[in-house]
Order: sequence, then C-alpha cells, then structure tokens
Amino acid sequence: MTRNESKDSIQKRIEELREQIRYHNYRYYALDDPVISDAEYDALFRELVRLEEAHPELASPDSPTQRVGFAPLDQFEPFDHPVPMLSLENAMNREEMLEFDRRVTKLLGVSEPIAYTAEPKMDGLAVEILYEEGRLLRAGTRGDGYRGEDVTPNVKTIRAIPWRLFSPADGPPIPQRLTVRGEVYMDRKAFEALNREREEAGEPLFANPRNAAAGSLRQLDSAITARRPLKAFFYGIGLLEGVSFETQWDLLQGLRKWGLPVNPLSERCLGIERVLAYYERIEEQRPSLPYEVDGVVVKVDRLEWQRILGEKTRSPRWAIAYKFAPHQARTRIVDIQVQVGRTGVLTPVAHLEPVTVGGVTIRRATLHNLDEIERKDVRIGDEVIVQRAGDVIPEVVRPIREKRTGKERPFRMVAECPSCHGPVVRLEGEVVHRCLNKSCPAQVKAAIRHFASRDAMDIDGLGQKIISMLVDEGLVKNPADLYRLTEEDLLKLPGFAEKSAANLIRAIRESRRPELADFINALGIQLVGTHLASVLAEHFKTFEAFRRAGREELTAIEGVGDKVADSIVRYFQNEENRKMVDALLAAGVTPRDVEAAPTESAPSFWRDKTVVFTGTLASMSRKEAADRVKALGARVASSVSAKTDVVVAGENPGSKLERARTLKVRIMDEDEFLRSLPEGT
Ligand SMILES: NC(=O)c1ccc[n+]([C@@H]2O[C@H](COP(=O)([O-])OP(=O)(O)OC[C@H]3O[C@@H](n4cnc5c(N)ncnc54)[C@H](O)[C@@H]3O)[C@@H](O)[C@H]2O)c1
Ligand SMILES: [Zn+2]
Repeated sequence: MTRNESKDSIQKRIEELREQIRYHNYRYYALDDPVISDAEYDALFRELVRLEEAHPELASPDSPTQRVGFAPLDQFEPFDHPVPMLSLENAMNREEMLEFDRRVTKLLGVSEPIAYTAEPKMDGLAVEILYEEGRLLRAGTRGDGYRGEDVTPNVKTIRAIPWRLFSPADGPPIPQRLTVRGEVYMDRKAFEALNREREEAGEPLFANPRNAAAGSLRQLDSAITARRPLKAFFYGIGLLEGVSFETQWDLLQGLRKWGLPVNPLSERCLGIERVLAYYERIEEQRPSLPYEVDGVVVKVDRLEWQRILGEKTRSPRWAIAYKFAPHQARTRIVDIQVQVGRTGVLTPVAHLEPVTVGGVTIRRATLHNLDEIERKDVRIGDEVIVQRAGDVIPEVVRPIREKRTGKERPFRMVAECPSCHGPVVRLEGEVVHRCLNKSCPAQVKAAIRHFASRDAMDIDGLGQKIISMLVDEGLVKNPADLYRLTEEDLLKLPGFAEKSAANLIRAIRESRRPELADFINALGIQLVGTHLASVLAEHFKTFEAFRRAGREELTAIEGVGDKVADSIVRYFQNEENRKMVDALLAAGVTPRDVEAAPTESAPSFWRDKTVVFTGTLASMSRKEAADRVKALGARVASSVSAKTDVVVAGENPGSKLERARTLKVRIMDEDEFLRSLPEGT
C-alpha cells in the first residue's frame, strides 16, 4: 500500500466514524431512542479520537469530537447557558485514571497527593436551573453545551427540585443568581413499571432508564412529565453570584443545605488510590442501587485549581468520568418463544445458551415485541450480545451479523395463543400482539402472580408453580378464588404436606388487610402500576371512593391522563371485574383507608382548615405562606382559638405557640409545613 492510499483509507474511516457518530447522537440526544449500546458508541468515539490525534491534519472543527451533545430541537424555546456546559472525558481503566492524576499533578506543579471529590455518575440527563434570589426562574437541558432546550414547566413538576431555595442558619446565604447543574433520572423500578404500562398500552418502550428520563423531561406537554416519576441529583454550578465556595466538596454541602438533592454516596478522597478504592466500592453497590450509575465522576476538589486547569473544547481538564465496564456478554439464541402476560400481551423471549453476565447466569432475555425484533434484526440461532443493567430484565442488544451461517431463522409471531389457542391480534395503533381471551389460563396465572406479588397483596409462598397447578386444576379462576381455598384442596395437589398447606392458607388469610395502594395495584387494572396506584390511593383515601370515581374526577388528578381514566372506568364497568372485586370484599379483604397525613396527602389536607402563622419562616414571607394555604382551601386566622386546626411556627414564635400548646392545637414547624404543600402551589 502506498502512503497516499493508506492516508485515503484513514480519511475515509474518519469520515465514516463521524457520520455514524452524528447519526447516533441524533438518535440518542434528539430522539431519546438510541440504536446501539453506550459501550458500542464509546468504542466508535474513542476510535475517532485516536485517529484524529494520530493525524492532526485530518482534524476538523465540526467533528463530533469537538462538540458536546446535540443542538436543541426548535420545538422548544432556547435556553442559553451562562457558562458552557461541557461533557466529560472518559477513563476506561485504572491506567487511564493514573494518567489523569499524573497530568493534573504536573499541570498544577504540586508535589502532594491531590484531593478529589468522587461522585456516582448518574445515568440520566443533564439540566441547568437558574435561581434568582432563591426562586426557580428557568431550567434547560444541556443541548450542545451552549444552548439547550427550555424545559422550565417540566422541571417544575419534579418534586425533588425546590421552587425556592432554603437558607438554614448553618448554611450559605441565598445567592443573588445561581445556575445549578444536575442530572434528572428515573429509578429502575419506576422505569420498569413505566415500560410495563407502555407495553400494556401497546406503546413503544424506552430502551433504558436514561432514555425514559430524557423522553419524559423533553415533553412539550408538562402534564406528561408530571405523570413520570422523575428525580434529580445536583453536582455543580455554572453561575454563582454573592456566595463563594473553596472546594467542590463544600459546594456539594452548600447545595444540599439550599434544599437541592445531592447524592449521599459522594465522597472526598485524598489521593488517586482512594479514588480507585471508591470506584470499586460503588461498582460493588451498583446492582443494589435503586438507580442506574454508569461510572464515577472524579473532580479536583479545590475550585481554585479547577480554574487553573481550565477546559478543553469539549471537556474540563479537572474532571474525568471513570466508567464501569458494561454488563454484556456474547451467547447464542436457541429459540424465541412467546410469553403471555396478564393483560394478554405476547412478549417474545429469547432462550439463550446460558451465559454469565456480571456474575449472574442468564438463560432468557426479553425481546419486547415484534417491531423490536425486526428493528434489531434478531434471528433464531444468532450469536448475540446480551446485557444486564442492575436488576433490569436482561435484554438482547444486537446480533453479531458477521457470525451468521445462513442457518438462522427469522422469528414469526404465532397465529394462536400458546396457552389457550385463541386468535392473536394486533390492535390498531399498538406495537404489541395480544390474546383477547379473558379466561386464557396464561393470563389468569399471570394475573394471580401479579395479585400475590410483593407490591400487591404480598402473599408469601404463593409462587409460580403453585399458581400454575391451582389454575390447571380449576381450583382458582380469579384472585378472589384464592380466599376460598382450603387445606384439603391443597393436600390434593402434588408436593403439599399438612404443614405447607396450612402455611399457605394462613398466608392467604393474612393478606386480607392490604394498604389501599397495594390493593389497587393488585387488581391489575391496565395502565395502573405501583406509581399510579399510590397516587390514586392518596387521592381517594378509601376503596369505595376510588371505585365510584367517574372519568372527570379521575382526570382532574395530577398525573392521571385520559387513557388511564378510561381504563379505570372500563375496569369497573366490566361485569366480571365487579363480581370479582365484590367477591374479594365478601371474603374479608379490607384495604386500609389512607389516613389524612399532611406530608402525604397535601392537596386535601389544607381544605377547610383554620390556620395561624407565628414566627418567621425562612423560605417565604408569612403573606406568601398564607396565600399558598388559602389557595388550597384553608382559612387564615390571626389568633389561636379552640377552632384553630393548625399553627405553623417559624423561628422566634410568639405567645401564639404557647396558646396552641395549651389548647392542644396541632403545631407544624417549617419543614413539615413545606412538605405539606403540593408542588406548584
Ligand atoms: N448509545 C448511543 O447511541 C449514544 C449516543 C450518544 C451518546 N451516548 C452516551 O453518552 C455519553 C456521552 O454523553 P455526554 O456528553 O453526556 O458525556 P458523559 O455522559 O460521558 O458525561 C458527562 C455527563 O455526565 C453527567 N453526570 C452524571 N453525574 C455527574 C456528576 N456527579 N458530575 C458531573 N457530571 C455528571 C452529566 O450529565 C454530564 O453532562 C457516551 O459516553 C455514551 O455513553 C450514547
Ligand atoms: Zn390465550
């Protein structure tokens, strides 16, 4: 090969990589719908960085390596970052971390070990929020680092994010202007529940919690965002006026005191060795964390040193992301079989040659639905990459096409239900196939499994095998039948002895006093998962009230949309469901009413209450506080009497507090008061 030819081929590869990366950026940042895994993306990106570094003459200012993220979509108002919001350089191994430490030490010209702050790298999406005089004014996504999308109304629906900063006596004062940076994310459990609801509704699924968080935040309709259980952790600032910090660590403590959630797992580490130990500890905890973490972020602790080190085009020199190795492995798909869910949805599941991924052996991986299989072009017999993120159900990432022998077979959706042999249909506008037969044994079994599960009736010892037998023997046709079972019934089944039969009957009997939210969840109403079940329980307080609710009352609840309301109404209109629910109640199942606790049931708590304020509140004026409870239906009085329901006491309360004590009137401190206010009031 001549010099020119090889140069041409390198140039060609560089252009190819740039084009691929641009496409994947678009899928990931603009559509929240990536088609390759992060690890694969990172590999492409690193290859491009390597080639550009080795051939500086081929570098170009519009290469994706010179840019952050993706330009904002013009459906949104622009949000200009007062200080550019950059990305982070990645390290993939120990050696690269040591190299980072050497570089920093050298640039600073110091001899002692560097102090770093190490934080879990949340896998969500970055936002910046502007607070003026402690009030949340605007919020935007990162976008291309200079300009993001204005998502203010959406960010305001996230409960963890305060509209007002606190100023506790032992904390920093409220800055005149502050832009705070953080990561909006979704817990894994919430993500799975959301995907289950979407699956039942026949809607396309989110690939992972990050995409679910991003897709939920980047909505033109903030009512949709409000329905999604988003959370946030904050880790940095852009602009800061009127207050200053010395270190990243102090900054994190300051943010926390202002009322901004900060990840409690963050640590200050003296020297790179401690950072490496921290990384190992977080990696160990990773599977048991409720949210996805894709590495740890390491920052030079002294802010003065951060300023000295400065930034490159795309990332600061004072920070690095030390990424976790992905939990992926290669194996082969032996077969693809469909599994029937409790609402009749048919989910194709890949049966795999067993393989260990991140210490766990997996034999099956979900393929979600036919569209997904076709999009990924997965075939029976394919060698594939599978991945497991935390306790999320393992999934097939992609086939390795180069390994095909020609013997692989495409999957065909079954024409009849594998359980009841009824017809399989795909309803208009849905991505899933369903069996519509209500008494399909597979659906009944799945419904009872759901009914008995931990977040529902929590019946100990009622596992899949036993449920299967009970249904196949005709002993149980719906959840209410469980409460009619006797020890004699169980003793007729293989595997039961007197003790185990008695235990199961007792567990069933003891499940009859569920929390209202768990009971609502247990019914398995389409689209109503654990999150919505608790929203509904908080609102209605009693099962009777929930059951009688009409469409309008339902849609008036924050977080309940038309589809959900329709599904609930439809559920209770159905004769069979009504009979089943009545049978449950007749069998002694009595869901517990929700007590009116101000912290959990804010909207209705203040209605018709007489309130007196005393002392000064740190987070708002007394007038503002009064306006807020009035908006919630309370009366505000100036003196305490026997008719007073609540006294809110700030700092330096007067004699009103004494009087409240004497009259045994309920007293709330500022914290409790703030928690009692629903967001948005
Ligand atoms: N699969 C795909 O197609 C695809 C496409 C584009 C990007 N990606 C993924 O996105 C990454 C690049 O995105 P990026 O530019 O956001 O970089 P990054 O995710 O590697 O790192 C920067 C981001 O980390 C986040 N972060 C989380 N916790 C933090 C903390 N404690 N302190 C500071 N920052 C914290 C911030 O949002 C910050 O913007 C790639 O490495 C890849 O994994 C994937
Ligand atoms: Zn069926």
